[in-house]
Amino acid sequence: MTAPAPTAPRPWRERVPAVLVLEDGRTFRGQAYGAIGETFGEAVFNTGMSGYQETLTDPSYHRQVVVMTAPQIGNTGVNDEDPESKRIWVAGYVVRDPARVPSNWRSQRSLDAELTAQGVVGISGIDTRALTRHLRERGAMRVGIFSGPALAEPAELLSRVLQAPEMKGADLCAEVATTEPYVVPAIGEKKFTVAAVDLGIKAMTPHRMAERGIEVHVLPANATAEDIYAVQPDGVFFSNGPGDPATADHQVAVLREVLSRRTPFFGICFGNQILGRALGFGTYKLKYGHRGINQPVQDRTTGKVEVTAHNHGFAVQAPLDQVSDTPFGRAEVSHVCLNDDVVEGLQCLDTPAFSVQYHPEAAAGPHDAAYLFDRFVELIAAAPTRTTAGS
Ligand SMILES: NC(=O)CC[C@H](N)C(=O)O
Repeated sequence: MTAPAPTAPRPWRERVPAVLVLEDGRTFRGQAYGAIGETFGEAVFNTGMSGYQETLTDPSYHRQVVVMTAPQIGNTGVNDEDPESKRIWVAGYVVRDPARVPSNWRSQRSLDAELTAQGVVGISGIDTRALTRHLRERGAMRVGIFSGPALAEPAELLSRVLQAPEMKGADLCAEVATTEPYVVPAIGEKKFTVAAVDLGIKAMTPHRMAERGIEVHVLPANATAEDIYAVQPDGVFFSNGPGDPATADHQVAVLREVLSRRTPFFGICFGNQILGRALGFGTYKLKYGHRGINQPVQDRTTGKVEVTAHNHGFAVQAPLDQVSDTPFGRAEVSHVCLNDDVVEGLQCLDTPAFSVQYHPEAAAGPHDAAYLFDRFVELIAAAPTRTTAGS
């Protein structure tokens, strides 16, 4: 047997100058990474040291330019198994030191080639630590990346960044969600049916439910209560998603109907913010958000601390140390971020509903919070409204 020929290293791409311009005028110069051209979005940083494929394909990053704090990105290349949706959603990508030659047994192509093929404009070779510190001090803000023919005088580039839309007030779910319902079958014996409203759902979320015997009916973001009850669900789920939860009036109204019918409910991230609003709490924009896979959260119902995956720029405003009276009975903050006391979960005490602001589906990220899917199953199993027969 002859050994396979070693793959020739890809020659490093030609250096094309690129510039990143923040809305407050701070500018970073580097090289084009991925597609050449221009892009605009909200500059946010992600502290995950792994999982860049999952980050890029998370629909919640729609219209955001993601700065990776880990200095080396792309080392393990790109495969067709890890994406969380059908495409890359980030509006732009900012890295310090991209891999020249990816190396991993699962790698099918380079990240640079994938970004280029999907038309995602990025920039490399900039001081991502300085940029992150700037965003941490000044807050998330609008940004533009320009390369090739898009390069122009700094004042001209800045004025174009200032014309880009802000994230506050952005209504984006319908731009990323499925337009047609589809079903993710239960793995093994089917025990329950769940209607999952897709506000920007990640593929791992219905998978985590399917693993527990749930048949998941994924519905478009504009699904009505009638659409939800047409699938005769034992439980209802609202997913993660991009944009400002203050714009999600339709989903809040639908969820109020679900809560009043006492159907078991679980929400993740955007879904947590919608539960918050349905209960009468407000939402607000965080200064720079939580994005990464090592955020410490305490489950106040057990006292346990879990290390968790986050991607949120908004949060629910609810009192931490008292039970609140809501139109759906009493509710309390069940989870809190230990870095900054931000509300990370809500638990209704008189209605079968709960939610978390972070990502128990853990794609990417630690699996500490997987128990939340088990809690959902327990809530469904205990509900008198259950429609699916079985165990
Ligand atoms: N991942 C999410 O669902 C994010 C929710 C919302 N868009 C936020 O930024 O807070």
